[in-house]
Amino acid sequence: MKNIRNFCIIAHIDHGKSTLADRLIEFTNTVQKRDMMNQLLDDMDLERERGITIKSHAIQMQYPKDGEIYTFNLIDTPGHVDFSYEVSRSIAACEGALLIVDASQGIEAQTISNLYLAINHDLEIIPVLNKIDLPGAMPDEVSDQIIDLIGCKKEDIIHASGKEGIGIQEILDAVVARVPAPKGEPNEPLQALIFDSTFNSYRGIEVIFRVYNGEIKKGDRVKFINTGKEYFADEIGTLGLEQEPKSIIKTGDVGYLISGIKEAKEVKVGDTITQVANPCTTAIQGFEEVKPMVFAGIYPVETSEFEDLRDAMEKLQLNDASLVWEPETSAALGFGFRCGFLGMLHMEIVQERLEREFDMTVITTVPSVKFKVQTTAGETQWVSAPSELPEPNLINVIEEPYIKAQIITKSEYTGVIMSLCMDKRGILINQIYLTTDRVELTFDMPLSEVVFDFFDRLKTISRGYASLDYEYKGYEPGYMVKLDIMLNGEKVDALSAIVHRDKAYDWGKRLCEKLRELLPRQQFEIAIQAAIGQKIIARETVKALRKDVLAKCYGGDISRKRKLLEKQKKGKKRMRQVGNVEIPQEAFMAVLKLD
Ligand SMILES: Nc1nc2c(ncn2[C@@H]2O[C@H](COP(=O)(O)OP(=O)(O)OP(=O)(O)O)[C@@H](O)[C@H]2O)c(=O)[nH]1
Repeated sequence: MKNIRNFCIIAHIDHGKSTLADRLIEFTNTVQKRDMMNQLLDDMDLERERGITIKSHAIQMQYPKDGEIYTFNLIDTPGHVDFSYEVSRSIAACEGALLIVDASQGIEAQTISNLYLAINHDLEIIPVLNKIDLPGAMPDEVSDQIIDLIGCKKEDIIHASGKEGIGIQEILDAVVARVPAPKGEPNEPLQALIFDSTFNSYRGIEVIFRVYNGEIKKGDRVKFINTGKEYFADEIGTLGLEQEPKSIIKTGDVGYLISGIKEAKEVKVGDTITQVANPCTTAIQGFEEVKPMVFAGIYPVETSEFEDLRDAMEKLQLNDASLVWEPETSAALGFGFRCGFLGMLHMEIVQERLEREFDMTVITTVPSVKFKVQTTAGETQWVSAPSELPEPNLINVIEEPYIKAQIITKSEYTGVIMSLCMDKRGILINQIYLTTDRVELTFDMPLSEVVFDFFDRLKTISRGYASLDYEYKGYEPGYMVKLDIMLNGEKVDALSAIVHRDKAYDWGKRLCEKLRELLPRQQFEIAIQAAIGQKIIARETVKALRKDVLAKCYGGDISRKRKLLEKQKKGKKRMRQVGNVEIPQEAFMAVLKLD
């Protein structure tokens, strides 16, 4: 145990975690040079393409130092705020953390939020100033920021470049010297923390864990304390680049478990594994059920593909336990699913995976948060789709989820960011200058406002110099109303949204304008109306097409006619017929792009 080092890498998105992890793996010869490819730990195509780590992964390395062989378990963590619960569990499996800060960017919101998580778990922090090869690197300035933040000495900060391979040995030596060996009692009953799980279509779910006390042996009958489920440890092992089966995983070490678990739902990150024969008395602290925060409907473009979509969703859920869904029907879109996501990025990822991995063409409806509605009958209802909202006369109070948002930016953007946040009904709680030109702003904000085009606008107005992190705060009353959209007098439920009363008029007007741009002209005039209850608050018209497309063909040339029809058919993809009006996918997401 004294030669084990469990550590993770925490950093703001894009500060170079994955690249640096690659270098550590390469340096310790964990992978043969020829097998080395960039961003080794990001093994999903989508991860590689988007350049972001979606799921945490762990890898074991051996590092010889002063005549001893050290076992390093490196736990890679996702950088995006949607996945922060996973970061917190990964951190709980470690004794140390490399804090990576991009020398050209400085400290960002997630550097700080992840750092606080690490400090709360008493992790030894090794600060690393990364990307020092960049011409725009500001080593002195950023070092000062790090010193201010964690109170380390200047010489404790390692200068590195994942790209150029600078500082790699220094980092590995620092892990040996500064990260404490794990503690734990080998003779106590098994107590292991699940901090990740992955899905393998042949072998089922693989659980990744860290042993706190006791040991786990192949063939053991084990129990997951929070779910209460029992399994046989059919296979256990350590994680090199490939799995390496072992007969025993001892105290302090990290490993994987395969036991015929079929669905991701059965495995909860944060759960504790123990032995059935000799169970531990308590579960490891900090377990939480992850709750979806953003909800939207997902519908097949072709109504006949509903069952295929269900298949695809089921498969997707096998390896994404945080995705929840249930069947839903919409008057406009027919049969589909109401899905819950951790956040907007998670929603985008799910949509993209459905399209790429399962070849589905889907329509996603306006996202919504979950409202808590107190009815006049004294009941509490949870509402995550506008169609579920009771009639206004039956509502006593609507409460909406709030977040505490932390934004770090250059001081010159303070003004524009404040007005954006206030426009989003944010309340400024705190403003701290981290250095003379970097400021941290804290707001209380309704989550529903963050769902609608907040990130994009924040990025644009700050020219990319603002980073955001948030945590969930609780529910507060809000004057919400249901805004309906009608096309030629027919309500399109998939376009409805629950919005704040003060914003409903402006929202309705802009949405009608946007829809006028997005709806293709058809043979007849289309009236677009926004309404709150019976009251129409905005109206736009899409004029009728003057000519039939085929009129261009003068009746003669059949092949040309066919071509035109073909072209028209292609254009129809991702269109849904509602009543007699065709609606393109963009229209369902128009609310997200109301500038
Ligand atoms: N110049 C320079 N570029 C680097 C260095 N390290 C990483 N990069 C680049 O920075 C970008 C982000 O690097 P990643 O390693 O994907 O960052 P990450 O922190 O893992 O990102 P997430 O997994 O999305 O959180 C990539 O374009 C890298 O090529 C470095 O040391 N120097």
